[in-house]
Amino acid sequence: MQSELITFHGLADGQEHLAVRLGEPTGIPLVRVHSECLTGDVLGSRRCDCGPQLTDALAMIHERGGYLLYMRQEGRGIGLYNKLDAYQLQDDGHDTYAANLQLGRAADERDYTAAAQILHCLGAVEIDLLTNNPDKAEQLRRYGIRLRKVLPTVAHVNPDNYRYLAAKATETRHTIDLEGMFP
Ligand SMILES: Nc1nc2c(ncn2[C@@H]2O[C@H](COP(=O)(O)OP(=O)(O)OP(=O)(O)O)[C@@H](O)[C@H]2O)c(=O)[nH]1
Ligand SMILES: [Zn+2]
Repeated sequence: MQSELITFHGLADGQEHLAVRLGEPTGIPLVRVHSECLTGDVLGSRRCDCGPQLTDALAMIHERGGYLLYMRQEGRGIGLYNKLDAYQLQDDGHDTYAANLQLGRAADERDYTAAAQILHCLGAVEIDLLTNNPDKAEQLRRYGIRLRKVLPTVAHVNPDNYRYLAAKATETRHTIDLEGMFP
């Protein structure tokens, strides 16, 4: 797979976010803004579907030409250790957002200023965005990125991530259709 890894200085949040160019982005690039998930992306955890989503996105972007932005926003911005504490609370019955609140954090602390800065830097100011998350799309628009299309990513549902995906659909309006899936 032909690719280029691109690094940045001076991003708003000072994090080491990475852009991966895949294929030849001629015309309007396909973009995925992927939030770091060590447990899903690296360890293959079935509590979420980040790993398969990442694999899907890499393949789609490579075919079409575009960028994967790998954002260091582990745990929706609360960090890895806090996410693991939140998992503990979820095992005791809290949903994925309520567990954050229980820890004294916001349900989702991600700000996409740095992602927008990266896209401006790459000259990708009009994009097709792969996401089910309306907040991600709205924030990027607010920060000056034109979204020609917002394309849903396939949700990889299993019995272990069903509650997590259901909470995303009902509480934060993610476009995930769980009709007829594990009740
Ligand atoms: N705090 C917390 N973070 C989680 C949990 N499960 C996954 N994450 C993090 O959530 C981020 C992925 O965000 P999601 O809300 O699943 O999906 P999204 O990026 O908003 O939406 P898509 O673009 O459609 O994938 C990653 O940083 C994961 O580490 C959880 O139960 N608690
Ligand atoms: Zn994950």
